Amino acid sequence: MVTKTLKKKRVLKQGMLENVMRQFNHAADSIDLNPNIRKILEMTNNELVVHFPVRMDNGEVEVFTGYRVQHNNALGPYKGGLRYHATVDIDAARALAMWMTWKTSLAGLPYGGAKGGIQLNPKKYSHSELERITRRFTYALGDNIGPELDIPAPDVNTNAQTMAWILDTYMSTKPPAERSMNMHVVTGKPIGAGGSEGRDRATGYGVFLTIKFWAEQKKVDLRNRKFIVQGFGNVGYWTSHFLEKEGAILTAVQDASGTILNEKGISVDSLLAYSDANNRSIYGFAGAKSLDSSEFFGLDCDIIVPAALGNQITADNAKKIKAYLIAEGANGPTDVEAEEILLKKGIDIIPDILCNSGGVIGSYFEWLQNRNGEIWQLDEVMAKLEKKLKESFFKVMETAKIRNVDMRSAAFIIAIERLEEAYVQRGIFP
Ligand SMILES: NC(=O)C1=CN([C@@H]2O[C@H](COP(=O)(O)OP(=O)(O)OC[C@H]3O[C@@H](n4cnc5c(N)ncnc54)[C@H](O)[C@@H]3O)[C@@H](O)[C@H]2O)C=CC1
Ligand SMILES: O=C(O)CCC(=O)C(=O)O
Repeated sequence: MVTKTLKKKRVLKQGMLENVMRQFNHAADSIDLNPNIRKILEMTNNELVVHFPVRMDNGEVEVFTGYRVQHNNALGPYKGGLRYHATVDIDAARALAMWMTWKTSLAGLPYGGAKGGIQLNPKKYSHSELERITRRFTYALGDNIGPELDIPAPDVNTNAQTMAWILDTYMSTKPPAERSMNMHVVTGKPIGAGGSEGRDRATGYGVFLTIKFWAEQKKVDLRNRKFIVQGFGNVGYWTSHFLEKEGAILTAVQDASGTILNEKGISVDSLLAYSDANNRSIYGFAGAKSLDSSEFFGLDCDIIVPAALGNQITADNAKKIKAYLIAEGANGPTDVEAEEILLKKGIDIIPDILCNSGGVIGSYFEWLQNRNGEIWQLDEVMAKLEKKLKESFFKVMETAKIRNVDMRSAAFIIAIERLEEAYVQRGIFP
């Protein structure tokens, strides 16, 4: 009963759009952003809502609602993931699309921002139902996506398989001679279907790298530091993998199925094997004890990696946090009130648009390879990713120092100023 109430409360608290707008307005005020450009950036360019029918395994038809919001393309084609989750709605897609615009701009990529998905609980559907849902969604999106227009990628509850279905369906709508030119309509594909080495781990590796750069700056040795992770999917797993390799100790994990703790350490690969064998759930893992979910963020640890949904760190639990670093693997995990509390407590936050930008940087590399007919080796991809992320990280640190602001404000300022410059140089709003 208690767990049910907590879960319901969490879903109701999702207000990511308000969060991202407040973050944007705060940064825009601080740089006195050109009011015309501000008007453009606070709106989304295009919003598509589609309702489409799919036949279920039992013969009945279900109608699904899908979204694709294209926030801004001043710097290049729209780019961003597709999420399959019960909390996906137009406001969530708007918020996540905006974060993508800031993220790609900060990373110096030739992209804009978009996001979308389908409102559903994927655990309720079979593999073949999910394939049919994805294919029908792709038809419904039609030419609103495209390799030079809007390029989706994986997000919560979507993966390389989902991207392969989208690619295959999208290609089937094109004349045979054009099909191979459309390989880069999605990124995060399986390697055999045009994906890139390293895209699977790119986001988690990026999260790890930003923690490592931060630790080097602060002269913190990551060995034997305790970290806890919310979400043990693509981002949570790979971040844990690289932190463990560096000598840090994973002591607690929370996912949609429950919360587990072992102060002596949880083996990342044993937990992955358990989760893979249990429908992607960590609940019941023998190497740790089960804990009430409300205790998670207050656990004794050095680093917290939220790598699940938005608005998870709120004014309620921020006060209890003992860690000195929060590395935002997820998009929008910390709300504005919580951030104020954390900063006052002297806790550093590596903001999402920097911390998890390794994913879209990896996607950019995949897109480039497809576009140019190239195939890069894993070490080449990882080295390029590190170089790009290092540039962003130190630019954020430098801006934070010069302007005497926190890392999120600095990251937003860099991202918004790049967009402002593009509009001004094009002569639209001098
Ligand atoms: N996959 C990618 O390349 C990127 C993902 N992100 C962000 O990282 C976050 C995680 O994404 P993925 O790892 O790709 O998704 P995923 O679907 O692979 O994993 C999601 C994880 O979150 C857990 N989760 C769901 N609801 C939860 C709840 N209420 N409490 C605790 N845990 C919960 C799930 O059980 C699962 O372990 C999202 O915010 C996503 O937008 C950001 C950049 C890129
Ligand atoms: O890889 C991409 O294109 C975008 C990934 C994504 O959705 C994100 O960074 O939030």
